[in-house]
Amino acid sequence: MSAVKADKRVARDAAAARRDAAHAAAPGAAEAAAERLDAALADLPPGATVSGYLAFRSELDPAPALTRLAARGAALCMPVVEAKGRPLVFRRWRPGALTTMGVFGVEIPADETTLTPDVVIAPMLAFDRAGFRLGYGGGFYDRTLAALRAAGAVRAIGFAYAGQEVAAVPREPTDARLDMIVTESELIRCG
Ligand SMILES: Nc1nc2c(c(=O)[nH]1)N(C=O)[C@@H](CNc1ccc(C(=O)N[C@@H](CCC(=O)O)C(=O)O)cc1)CN2
Ligand SMILES: Nc1ncnc2c1ncn2[C@@H]1O[C@H](COP(=O)(O)OP(=O)(O)OP(=O)(O)O)[C@@H](O)[C@H]1O
Repeated sequence: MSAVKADKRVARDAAAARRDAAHAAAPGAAEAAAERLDAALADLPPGATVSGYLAFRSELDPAPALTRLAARGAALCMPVVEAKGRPLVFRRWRPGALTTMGVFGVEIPADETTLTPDVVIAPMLAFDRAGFRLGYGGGFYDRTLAALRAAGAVRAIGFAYAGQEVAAVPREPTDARLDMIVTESELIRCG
C-alpha cells in the first residue's frame, strides 16, 4: 500500500469519530445546511438533475435540502454502487420514493431509471478548504466525478458538518476536487 493510502486509512478512523460527535452535537444542522445549499444553487436551471444521497451512519442528512430543490423543479437521483472499481450510477428518486437495500448497507431507490446528474452532492468523512474529501475508501466519487467531468459540466458539492473540516486531507493523484462545500454554518468555494 502507498504511504498516502495508509495515511488515509488512519485519517478515516479519526474522521468517523469526529463526524459522530458533530452529528450528536448539532440537531437542526440538516435544516441550516439545507438553507445554505438552496442559496448556493439559486442559479440552478429548472429541470436540472441533482444527485443527493440517502444518509446513513452519522452523515449530514441532505433530505431537507433535496425537498427544497424538488419544490423548485429539480429532478433528483441517488448513487448506486454497481461494482467495486466502477463509477456510481444514479437512479431517479423523489422525496418519499421506495428504496431497497444496496451493497455496503446503503439504501438505493427501487426505481431503476438512471439519470445523469448536473450537480452531485457528495457525502464524506472529512474535507479540507481546498475541496479534497475523504470517503470510505472505495474511490467511487473520484471515479464518478472524473467520468462526469470528462463528459460535460458537473458541479460537485460536498455536504458535511463544519466539525468535519481538517487542515489537509491526504491527497492522491486520482482525488477529484469538490467545487464547493456546504456545512450548517458556511458555504466554502474551493480552489
Ligand atoms: N449515504 C451514502 N451513500 C453512498 C455513499 C456514501 O458514502 N454515503 N457512497 C460513497 O462512496 C457510495 C457507497 N459506497 C460505500 C463504500 C464503502 C462503504 C463502507 O461501509 N465501507 C466499509 C469498508 C468496506 C470494505 O473495505 O470492504 C467501511 O467504511 O467500514 C459504504 C458505502 C454510494 N452511496
Ligand atoms: N479515477 C480513478 N481511476 C482509477 N482509480 C481510482 C480513481 N479514483 C480513485 N481510484 C482508486 O480508488 C482508491 C480509493 O480512493 P479514495 O481512498 O480516495 O476513496 P474515497 O474518496 O475515500 O471513497 P469514496 O469516493 O468511495 O467515498 C484510490 O486509492 C485509487 O487507487
